[in-house]
Amino acid sequence: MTLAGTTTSTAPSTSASLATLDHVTRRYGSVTALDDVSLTIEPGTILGLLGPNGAGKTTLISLLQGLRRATSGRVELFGGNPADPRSRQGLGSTPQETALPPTLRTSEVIDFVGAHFERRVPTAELAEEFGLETLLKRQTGSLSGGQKRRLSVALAFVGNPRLVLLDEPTTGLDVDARRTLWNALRRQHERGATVVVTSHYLEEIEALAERVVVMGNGRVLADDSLPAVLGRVGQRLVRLESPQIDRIAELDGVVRREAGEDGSETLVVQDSDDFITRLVHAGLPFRGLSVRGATLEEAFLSLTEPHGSAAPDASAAPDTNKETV
Ligand SMILES: Nc1ncnc2c1ncn2[C@@H]1O[C@H](COP(=O)(O)OP(=O)(O)OP(=O)(O)O)[C@@H](O)[C@H]1O
Repeated sequence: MTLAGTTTSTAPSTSASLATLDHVTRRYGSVTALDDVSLTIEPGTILGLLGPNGAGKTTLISLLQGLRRATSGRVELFGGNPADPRSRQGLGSTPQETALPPTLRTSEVIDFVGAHFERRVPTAELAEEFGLETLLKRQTGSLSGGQKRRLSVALAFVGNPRLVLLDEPTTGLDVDARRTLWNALRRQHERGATVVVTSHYLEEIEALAERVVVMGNGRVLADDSLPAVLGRVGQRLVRLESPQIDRIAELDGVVRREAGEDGSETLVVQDSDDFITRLVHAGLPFRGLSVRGATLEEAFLSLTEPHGSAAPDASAAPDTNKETV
């Protein structure tokens, strides 16, 4: 079966990369959604686009889809302009769930979308790949949210695309449904598919991506291999109070120090277990110690600010993901 990885299109291709953003800025009125973003998408990889709400991920995807234009800079898809339908022949992306015609059967929707492509994947093969076999005769209006999502993602692959863009493909899915979809995407990748997948969740990107682009405030904060990115976001925030905070902040493993408004201090450390062991062995007094993971935004914003000016204020930190020691 060759769901992906083959060239279907008549799209012009002048470069080895499948898509490029070159110093792209996109504004919506006074909001800068993308700020001088440069990115190249090479064939055969799963690229995870990770970032918090409002980071600019959807805007970036919509530029590649030709749905929006850059305010400045250049966007290229298969060597052409994404706004040109010929360039988009080799592109697969998921429709909005609400775009699934509720009275059509699953098989009819797959046939309808597939009919737009020169070398489409047979319906039965696509259904098998994405676990849709038992749903083929059901009207899409009767499918559960997770089943619709699986169908939407499957539709992105129906045309044997050279590049697939998936914007938050598993949001709202339960754990099982999420893993089923991840497995299907991994199989696609093994067959050579190139996929760009956006997510809020590091876990999802960790499960799928080889290359990770972290976005924040419209900028690319990191663009690296998965292990390199995981190393950078693995920071922990240790919050405590101590009359000897200066000495504690000098212990090995402290990346940064931030004063909270309530008199506590937050120390950003790479490995909280090691740090706390050192703290205890040093015999320095402390109280009110708590540890939480840095959010991705905190970890990356702080890393891009050499003096820690973008450091998180621990007193305003959410209680989620918090361990009190
Ligand atoms: N049509 C629009 N009009 C005005 N502002 C917009 C529009 N679309 C996006 N924005 C703004 O651009 C910024 C980037 O939005 P975008 O949807 O690209 O981010 P995102 O990373 O996909 O966020 P999310 O994870 O919440 O989907 C946000 O500040 C958003 O409010």
